[in-house]
Amino acid sequence: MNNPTLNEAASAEPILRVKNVKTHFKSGVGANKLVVKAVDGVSFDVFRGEIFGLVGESGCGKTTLGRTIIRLYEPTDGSVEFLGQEVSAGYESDHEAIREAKKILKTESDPEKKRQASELIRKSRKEIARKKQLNKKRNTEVMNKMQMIFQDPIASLDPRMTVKEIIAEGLRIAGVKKEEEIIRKVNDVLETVGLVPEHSNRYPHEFSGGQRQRIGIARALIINPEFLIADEPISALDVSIQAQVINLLNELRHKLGISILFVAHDLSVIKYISDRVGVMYFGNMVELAPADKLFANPLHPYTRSLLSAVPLPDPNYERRRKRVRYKPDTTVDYVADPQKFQEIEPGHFVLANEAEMKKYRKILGQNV
Ligand SMILES: Nc1ncnc2c1ncn2[C@@H]1O[C@H](COP(=O)(O)OP(=O)(O)OP(=O)(O)O)[C@@H](O)[C@H]1O
Repeated sequence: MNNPTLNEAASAEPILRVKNVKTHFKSGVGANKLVVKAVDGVSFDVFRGEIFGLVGESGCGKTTLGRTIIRLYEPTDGSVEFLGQEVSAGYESDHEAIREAKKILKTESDPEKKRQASELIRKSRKEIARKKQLNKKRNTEVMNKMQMIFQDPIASLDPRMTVKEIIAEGLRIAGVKKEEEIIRKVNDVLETVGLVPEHSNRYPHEFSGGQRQRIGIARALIINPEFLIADEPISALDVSIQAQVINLLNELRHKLGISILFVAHDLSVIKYISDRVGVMYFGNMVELAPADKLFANPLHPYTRSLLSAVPLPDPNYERRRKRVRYKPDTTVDYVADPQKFQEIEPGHFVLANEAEMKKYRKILGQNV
């Protein structure tokens, strides 16, 4: 992927690489077998110090993708690399390769082709075994550098634990035993998120929603992560305090150099906080660009429809505004001219076939 324009806090070194990740949920058997392709082949990088916004309507697979990245779900296919290491991988395409090779063994008479098919089966089986092994083991040192902030601070904090106990849990799991060290670290992190040491002996119900989210952020920060996944971190909060939490996350990225994958359905928040934005639709990424480019020149019809739904604080504009509903164009022949996720201007990617690329190039004023 090309090096896009990044916020000055960010560097062009990827901290996370998501490579053609698929996460499918299977249920039922035989004729009742159902497969939900929650994430169906998504690729992107997150750079150091960058805030990457992931946006899309409910059900498009944002949460599933975040959970796959942090290893709550195993990918069905593709792989996730974090801090330069492969941390999980799926093997559906290896199974597919084996099935295809077996067909060749059954039908071909050409000995060379048969030899190649046998070799492919051997290699694919080896890959499957390697990936299963990878998914089983957990490199705690690497994975501790990735933490999650949840949508609902009330549901994610144990009501019977004090703030100190909640925040210190990660330290204890990491093997820190000295009480003074724990107290010092908890107090430091409370300060980082805008709370004070006196808060540490209270219980979650004694705090407002915004403060609880700060506690959730402190809990994530205590073991010095380099990457945070913030899944709808403000959508359960009052509008009046949403901005405070957003500003806090932005500050953390500048002060601590942390990268953030910010998942949201609300484009106005994404626009404000993100360096780059990925737009998801039904398990696929349909557009990815630096935030300013995406908002200046949205190309994919789904991105356009999402943008048309962002309210502006201008009543005249609001009255005139037409909301476009996105209906995928059923007249386009994607079999003859298949869609690819391709770069149309530096750092700006769109899911399109060649006919659509021509149209989009015109919109951008490029010579076609
Ligand atoms: N554990 C699961 N088992 C089966 N299907 C699932 C599971 N989790 C999610 N799904 C399905 O996968 C699709 C994507 O869901 P996901 O929660 O990732 O979307 P989302 O964009 O995060 O939506 P929301 O904002 O509502 O959480 C949906 O159709 C959902 O019903």
